[in-house]
Amino acid sequence: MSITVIGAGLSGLSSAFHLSRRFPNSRIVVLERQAKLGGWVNSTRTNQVLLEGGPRTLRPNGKSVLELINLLNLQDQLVTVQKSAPAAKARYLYIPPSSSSPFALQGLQKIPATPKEFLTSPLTRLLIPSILREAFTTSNRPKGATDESFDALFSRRFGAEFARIFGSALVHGIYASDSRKLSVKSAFPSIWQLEDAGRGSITRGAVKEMLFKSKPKPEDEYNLGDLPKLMQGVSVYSFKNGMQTLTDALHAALVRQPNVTIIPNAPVNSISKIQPDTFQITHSGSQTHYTTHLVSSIPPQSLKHILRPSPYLSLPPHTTPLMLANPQSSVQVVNLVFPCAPKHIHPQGFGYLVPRPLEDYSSWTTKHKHGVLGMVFDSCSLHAQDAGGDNMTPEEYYDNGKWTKVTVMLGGPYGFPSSGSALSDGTGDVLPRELEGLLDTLSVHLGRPLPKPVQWKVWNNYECIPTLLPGHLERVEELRRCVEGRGKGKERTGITLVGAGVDGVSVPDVVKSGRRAAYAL
Ligand SMILES: C=Cc1c2[nH]c(c1C)Cc1[nH]c(c(CCC(=O)O)c1C)Cc1[nH]c(c(C)c1CCC(=O)O)Cc1[nH]c(c(C)c1C=C)C2
Repeated sequence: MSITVIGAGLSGLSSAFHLSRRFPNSRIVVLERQAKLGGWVNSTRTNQVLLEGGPRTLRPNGKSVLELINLLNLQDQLVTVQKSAPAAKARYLYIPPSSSSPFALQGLQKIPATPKEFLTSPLTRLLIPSILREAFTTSNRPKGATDESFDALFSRRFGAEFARIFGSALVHGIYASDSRKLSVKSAFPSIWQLEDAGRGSITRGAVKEMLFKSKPKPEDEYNLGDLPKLMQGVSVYSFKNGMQTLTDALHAALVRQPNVTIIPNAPVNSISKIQPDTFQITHSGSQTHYTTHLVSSIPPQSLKHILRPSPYLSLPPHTTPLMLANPQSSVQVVNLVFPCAPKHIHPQGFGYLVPRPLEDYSSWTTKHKHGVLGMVFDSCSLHAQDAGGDNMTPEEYYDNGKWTKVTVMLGGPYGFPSSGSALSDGTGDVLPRELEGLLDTLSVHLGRPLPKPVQWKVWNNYECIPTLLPGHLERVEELRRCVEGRGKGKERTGITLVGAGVDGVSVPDVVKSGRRAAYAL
C-alpha cells in the first residue's frame, strides 16, 4: 500500500503522522504546495517578542492535540494560563456608538462572568430580559427545519438585538464570518441540540443539561500520558515558541520516519484514478507520482480543480456544487508591539470582539474604513513567551511588563481590507499612514490614546476559514458518498477527505480529522 497526503497544513501533517505510526511498512508521501509546512500556523520571534499569525492558544479539552504533545514530547515547552488568571475570565465586547441602539450601550463592555457582574453590568439590560423571555417562549423552530443560520436561531429565540450583539460577535471570533450565513447545526451543534433537549428552549435545555448531565459520548482512545494531570486548572495554553512548535515537531518526526517523504514546493496539478487501485498524480508542473490511496487535506474547493473523473472514478455531476458550496473567509491579522506595560494599553483580559454593525458591513467600511472583528490581548495570556515575561505572574506583567503585544483581526464579512497589501511589516519611528488610521480606530475602541507601536507584523490570511452554510452536514455526507465511496453498497474509492472543509475548524478538530483518516483506512 502507498498513501499520498495532499497538503501539509495541520490536518495533512496529522494524517501523515498517524498514518506513519499505523502503517510503518507503507510508503507515505506528503505533497505541499508551499515551501513552508504547517498551513495557517505561523509563529515568529522578533525583537524578543513571539508573534502569531494564525491560531495562538489551545484549550485542554482538545485530546487530539494533547496526544500529539505527549507523543512528540513537547511537555516542557508548554506555556499555560490558569483558569484563575484575568485573561481566562475577562472578555469584552466593543459596541460602537449608535443613536438607534435601544439600550444606549456603547464602548468597551466586559461580558459578565460572575453573579455580581450579571447584576451590575450594563449588558444585563439586554442579557437578562432576552434570556428570561427565551426560557418562557414555546418552541418556535420552523416545522421540518433541519438547519438554519446562527442568526436566525438566535433571533427567533433571544431577539434580533441579542443575536446581533452577542451572536454575531461570537461568530466573528471563531469563524470570522457573518452569523446570518453560518449554519448553526454545523458550527455550533451543541446549541441546536440544547434547543431539542429543552423542547424548543436553549435556556431550558442548558439548565436540564446542568442538572442531569447526559452521559458523555464514547470517545476515541487517546494516548495522553500525564497531560491530563498537567492540564488541571488550565484555561488555555500554547508553547514557549508559539504554535509552530507543534507543526515543526510533526515535521521533524515525519522526517525521521524512513517510510515518509515530504515534498514541499509541490503544487498538485491533477489527480486521476487510472487503474482500479492506482491514482496518478501530477505535481510541480510535470512530475508524475503513483499511489494506491489518497488523503486530501486541502479545501474541497481546491480539490475540485485537480480531481479528474475517469472510468475508475466516476464523479456524479452534483459533486462539483457540493465541493464549491461553502465560501471562505479571509482575515487580516495585525500584530502590534508597544514599548510599555499592558496596563497603559488595554484592560486585563482575553480581548474584545466587535459585533456586526447596525448598517451593512460594506457601508460600514466605506464610512469608517476599518472592519475590525476584534482584538486579542496577547500579553495577558502569552507574556511568558516574551523576553522578561517568563518569571512574572500575569498580574505583575500587566503592571510592569516591558512590552505589550496585541493582535487585531480585520476582514471576514467586511471584505478583505482594501489596504491589505499596503499595510506591511515594520519597526521604528515612522508609521505607515494606513497603520496610523488603524491606531486611531483602536484608540477609540480602547477609550484612550495609544503610543506608537515599535513593531507591527501583518499576516494576510486569504481564505483561511470556511463559512459552513446551512445544510453543510448533509452536503459533506453526500460529498463523502461521491468522492470516498462511502455508504451502503458503495465501493471505497481509495480517497479520504480530511480538514476544516469537511470536519470541524478548530486546531483539535483538524488534528482529529487527520487521525481518524489514519485509523479508518
Ligand atoms: C486567523 C484568525 C482566526 C479566527 N478564528 C480562528 C482563526 C485561526 C479559528 C478559531 N478561533 C477560535 C476558535 C475556537 C477554538 C476553541 O477554542 O474551541 C477557532 C476554531 C477561538 C478564538 N478566537 C480568537 C482567539 C485568540 C481564539 C482562541 C483560539 C485561537 O487562537 O485561534 C480571536 C479571534 N479569532 C478570529 C477573530 C476575528 C478573533 C477576534 C478577536 C478569527
